[in-house]
Amino acid sequence: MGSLSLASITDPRTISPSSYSSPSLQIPRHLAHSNGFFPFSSTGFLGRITSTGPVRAEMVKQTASAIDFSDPEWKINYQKDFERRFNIPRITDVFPDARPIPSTFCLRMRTPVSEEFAGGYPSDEEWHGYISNSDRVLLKTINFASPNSAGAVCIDPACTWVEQWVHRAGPREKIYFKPEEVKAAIVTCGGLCPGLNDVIRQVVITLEIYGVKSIVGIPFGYRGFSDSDLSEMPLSRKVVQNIHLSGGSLLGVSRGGPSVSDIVDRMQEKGINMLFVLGGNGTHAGANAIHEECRKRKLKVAVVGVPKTIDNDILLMDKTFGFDTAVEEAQRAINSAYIEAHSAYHGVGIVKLMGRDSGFIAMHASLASGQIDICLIPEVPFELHGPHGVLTHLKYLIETKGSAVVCVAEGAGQNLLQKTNAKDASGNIVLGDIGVHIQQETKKYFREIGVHADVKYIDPTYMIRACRANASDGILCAVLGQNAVSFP
Ligand SMILES: Nc1ncnc2c1ncn2[C@@H]1O[C@H](COP(=O)(O)OP(=O)(O)OP(=O)(O)O)[C@@H](O)[C@H]1O
Ligand SMILES: O=P(O)(O)OC[C@H]1O[C@](O)(CO)[C@@H](O)[C@@H]1O
Ligand SMILES: [Mg+2]
Repeated sequence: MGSLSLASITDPRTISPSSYSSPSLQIPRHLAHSNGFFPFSSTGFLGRITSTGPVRAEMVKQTASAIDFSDPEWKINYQKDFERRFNIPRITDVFPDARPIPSTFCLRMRTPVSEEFAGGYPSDEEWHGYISNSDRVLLKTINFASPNSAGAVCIDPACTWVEQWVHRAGPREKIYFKPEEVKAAIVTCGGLCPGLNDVIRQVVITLEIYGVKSIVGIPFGYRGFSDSDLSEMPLSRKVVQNIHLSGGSLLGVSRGGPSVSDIVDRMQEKGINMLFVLGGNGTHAGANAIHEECRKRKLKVAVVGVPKTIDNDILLMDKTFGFDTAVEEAQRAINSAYIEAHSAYHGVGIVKLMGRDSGFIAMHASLASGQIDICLIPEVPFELHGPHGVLTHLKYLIETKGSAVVCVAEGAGQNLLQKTNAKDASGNIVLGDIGVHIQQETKKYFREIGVHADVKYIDPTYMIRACRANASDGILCAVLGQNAVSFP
């Protein structure tokens, strides 16, 4: 609720990759952190976050095609446009008369502000721990000398160096919400992801450091706003102290749920003026709509999003929380498939991993394990049959190595499966089961060519996300949770 709280209303916090269709998409995924801060921590609304390699490249191409490179000003215009897209809305945009107060957040002061702020708000002018609204983080760090340089994604044909900056997360010196007037709510939506509890915990702890006393959890996602048999859960440091030691979400999650207008009605009834949403693209589309509705109703409400996707497919971000843990867990399944395959005569191990539109989990787990012969991801089309098909290559591996292990992302090869048009409660398309399909086709293929093959299929789908965050994700979650409260 730092200064940013102001963002509240428009939720500022950050950048909204969603609305993004600019070349920023070309940014390689390795630059987000700077000075220990994760620039997109409390990112606003990631409405449409899927960003697989080919999608990103295509968007860059589209954007580039709209630029007139013969205009000597193109680079300046491009940078201005980038700055505009990443502009952080301020509470003063909606409430021009809102007056800030000195921040009640100071890491030097470990005890919460006392006496109900009777003596006024503490101002610690000697503490240089605040972030300036003008601080920026450089997104792109590689200067590709030519479009032919490996991995180069360029804006113009000459691959000109264009700096791209985003706002820096962290506590501001001035805030726009008096802690004693805040009722903060936290909600977790969509699928599970390791680290949800870590983020909840850090949001609660940071709110308390600011002096906020009224904090609640909304049970089972947005559904918790509408179901009369679900009541809000009071949260405090005491309640959340050890929740990061378990996987899942203390609050529960769900897909589907009430309309945005119903959610805002409930928020008004409950007096919630700060909402922290932890979720993926759907959740953030919802958060954006909630924010717009609050704005329309002229409610001084801060809506803050913390992006969550185990698939790690958010534009511009190096890594989303839970991804590291998922990759680590996925390796266990791969190792089992490897052992099974290598202990069998002509063994073939197949492992299916999460990854709706992107193959980051499959690819990273395959690389880390060193035990995968074939990795299939949504970004790269493939054939099962034919001379260049996966099955022909499997036969070659069986003949030359005696066994083989395949890792496939759930979203890969969907063109090979019959479409069902089925959707989940949130409207997401239910994917066909590519893992089972490959298993069946592999058995059939080897039977038909008269070669013995012992096929073992492992689907650890929920095992890689229903677990506690590892140390690296734990730290990332702590930074995200703190910045969600403290960002502008
Ligand atoms: N366009 C939208 N407008 C408002 N609410 C939405 C929208 N899309 C999804 N939601 C709501 O957001 C919540 C979560 O959406 P969804 O189930 O798609 O998960 P997600 O946030 O994308 O997470 P995951 O990464 O697990 O898919 C649901 O309650 C859903 O009703
Ligand atoms: O079965 P559920 O709970 O809907 O979640 C599965 C989906 O969630 C995701 O992890 C997206 O967050 C996808 O990879 C997967 O399709
Ligand atoms: Mg989603």
